Amino acid sequence: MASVDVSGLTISFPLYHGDARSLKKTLGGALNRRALSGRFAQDNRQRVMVQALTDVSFSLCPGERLGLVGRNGAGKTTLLRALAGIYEPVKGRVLLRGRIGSLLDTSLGMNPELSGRENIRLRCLFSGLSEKAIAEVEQDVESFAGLGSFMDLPLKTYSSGMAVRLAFGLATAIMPQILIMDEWFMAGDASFIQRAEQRIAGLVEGAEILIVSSHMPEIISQWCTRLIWMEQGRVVMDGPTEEILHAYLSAEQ
Ligand SMILES: Nc1ncnc2c1ncn2[C@@H]1O[C@H](COP(=O)(O)OP(=O)(O)OP(=O)(O)O)[C@@H](O)[C@H]1O
Repeated sequence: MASVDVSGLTISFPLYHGDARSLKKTLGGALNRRALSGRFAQDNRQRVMVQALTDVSFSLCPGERLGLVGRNGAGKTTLLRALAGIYEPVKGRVLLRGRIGSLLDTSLGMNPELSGRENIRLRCLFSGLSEKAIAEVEQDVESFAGLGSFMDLPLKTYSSGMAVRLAFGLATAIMPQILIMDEWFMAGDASFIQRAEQRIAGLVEGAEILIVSSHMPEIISQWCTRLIWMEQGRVVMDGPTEEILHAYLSAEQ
């Protein structure tokens, strides 16, 4: 049974700069004192650090579909990346049980020198699938992505839309138990969105847990049963979709 358990998660990034003191001065000039003391700090190596997430905690059970909302820079992408295992916590703990599928970055886990077909095979082998299952996934992704002869050309020759179609098709072909997704995977031309939505609908029913970050209220309302509203790397509110969405949109006005 899949589960997600995040406890006291804190992540910060060093802001590399030739002269940390002048960067601090610049930041000090650009931001008010409260923002500076809240989000930026200097570590013991004199590096200026940006606190991307501070003390974030929540748990998810099977059937939960969590949406993350918040203004630009609130920490949504950092949280998704920490859940996908891309970022290590500075403090706290991230524990995921179940097969994870992440739609965060089209190039994640893909080799640009290999063709679409080879990338599919590689991912399937990595996931431990049998030859029969690999052939099924290959056929499924090929028909979903509709790349024609580009399936056999290196990924580096793909347009960004083609790369999204392949990454989306592949990530949704091997049914994950926990699906982690950035909203921009739902962007694209109208026919792609329609087909992507159908595929996600099947996946969301099959996947036990969905976590999606979005600025689009319609996606949030459609897909999520629960929302976390984040600001400045912290959880502001956590609860049922309609209640949190209403509070968030009212605060935005
Ligand atoms: N690799 C990085 N290096 C330095 N700072 C980073 C890095 N990634 C994120 N940050 C900082 O962490 C904070 C949170 O960023 P994050 O991208 O998680 O926000 P977000 O809510 O996803 O924003 P958006 O809605 O604009 O995508 C921001 O202040 C950002 O500048």
